[in-house]
Amino acid sequence: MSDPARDTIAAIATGPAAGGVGIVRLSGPRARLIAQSICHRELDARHAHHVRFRDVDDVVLDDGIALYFRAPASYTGEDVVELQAHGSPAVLQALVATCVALGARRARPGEFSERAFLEGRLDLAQAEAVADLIAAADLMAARAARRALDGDFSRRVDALGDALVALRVHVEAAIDFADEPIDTLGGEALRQGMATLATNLGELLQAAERGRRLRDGLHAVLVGPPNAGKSSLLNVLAGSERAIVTEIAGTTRDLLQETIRVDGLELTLVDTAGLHEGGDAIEREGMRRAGGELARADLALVVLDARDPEGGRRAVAEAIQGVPQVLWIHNKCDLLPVAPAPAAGDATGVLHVSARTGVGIDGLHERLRALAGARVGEGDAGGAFTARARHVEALGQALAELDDARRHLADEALELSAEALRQAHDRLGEITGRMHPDTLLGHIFSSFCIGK
Ligand SMILES: Nc1nc2c(c(=O)[nH]1)N(C=O)[C@@H](CNc1ccc(C(=O)N[C@@H](CCC(=O)O)C(=O)O)cc1)CN2
Ligand SMILES: Nc1nc2c(ncn2[C@@H]2O[C@H](COP(=O)(O)OP(=O)(O)OP(=O)(O)O)[C@@H](O)[C@H]2O)c(=O)[nH]1
Ligand SMILES: [Mg+2]
Repeated sequence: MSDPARDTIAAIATGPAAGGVGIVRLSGPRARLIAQSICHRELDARHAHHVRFRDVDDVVLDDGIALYFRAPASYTGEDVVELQAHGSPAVLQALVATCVALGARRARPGEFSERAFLEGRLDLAQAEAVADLIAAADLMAARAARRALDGDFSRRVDALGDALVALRVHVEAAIDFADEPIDTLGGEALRQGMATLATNLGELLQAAERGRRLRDGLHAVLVGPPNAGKSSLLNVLAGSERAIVTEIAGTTRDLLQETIRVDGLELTLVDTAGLHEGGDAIEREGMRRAGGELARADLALVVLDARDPEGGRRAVAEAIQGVPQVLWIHNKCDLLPVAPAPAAGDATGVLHVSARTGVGIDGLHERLRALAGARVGEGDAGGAFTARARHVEALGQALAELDDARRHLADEALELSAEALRQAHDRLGEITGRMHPDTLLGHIFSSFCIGK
């Protein structure tokens, strides 16, 4: 499968900062020869050789470990050599320059994984999962990317593809006997098969949608009436004076985003303009943006003034409809004549806090920690995998095509039904790359980091 005319690529595979060890990786038909001239010895497959790395003038750049992976038993499926040197950026760059002087080409971002895909070592969704694993913001996202990399997502897509093939074969066969009524040609079984497939496709679409949210980390939006202390809470949670806070209602107009970590889990917090009736043009635009942000939120943190929670509650009720999770927070509890039990969260699930004194903030952290963990079914119960907007879109289109196919079948328009099934199949194929326009590939791999 490997193309002997393909060029050999080289790149630093480890991070850009100095580190204990750094790796330069070569992949392609000339990888071994190039590495052997750097190491001044033959490299045996699956052996760790301790050698000196030399540049083209025989000057010693470093000593390190050389590893040769003989095709196809390597990450890319091609001949691969790793030169594991000390993690000095200067040394690693000189090593890559030496590889280039000896006939290698600098790899583009994602090109190693692209080759792994082209060699059939990974499908497209798995290759994307490699990038998602590397970019994972927290351990939850990393676990889910790991599942996608292991093929949990791809296998489900393939299973639906197989079911589609069976349906296509059935419809195509029925077309050849178009004189007969569909019911003598197993029409009922076809209807049933398409209905089952639609259910399964819908379930996978939902799982992929969860996977897409997961990849981006938990997205939480601070909402509430003006002056309740949303920006103050953002500052407390972020641990810095990110947002402007004043006693004037309507201080915040634009969206303000801050990424925080709670016990290693990443959380995006968005501060928004206070919601209320009326307001000037700027405030109204701010409220409109708040609404847009809520539409894609995983979690609404509703901030109310503890002295008058009811008024604020009404103002936000409509805006938070459709947000999957809501956390109610009564702020400024330091101004209440009788302090509520701190931190615990009362029976209705309301948290009493004070952004000013810090009362209840530990409890808020705890709740955020629990919610961030729950999004992926902490403890692995969920079996969640990461997915991308591209996958969600393709599954949605496949489902729409399948709906068309079912309608055409009901009308006994078999040719049209067959065509819709074919379209649905193509959409599924795009996910794993079994059917791919080349432009799609370029787009996907160029978003990787170099050396991957
Ligand atoms: N040093 C090093 N560590 C690494 C990688 C790497 O490329 N190099 N990886 C890069 O992503 C990840 C591990 N992924 C890998 C996947 C496959 C093969 C591989 O060579 N597979 C062959 C050979 C197996 C064998 O000989 O036992 C195969 O499966 O046929 C290597 C690494 C993480 N750690
Ligand atoms: N006493 C007390 N005052 C607070 C507390 N939190 C915020 N404040 C004060 O309340 C006022 C409004 O706070 P902000 O954080 O700007 O409120 P906001 O909800 O962002 O307001 P808008 O951006 O106008 O919607 C400021 O004067 C804060 O200092 C608190 O817990 N206790
Ligand atoms: Mg504000």
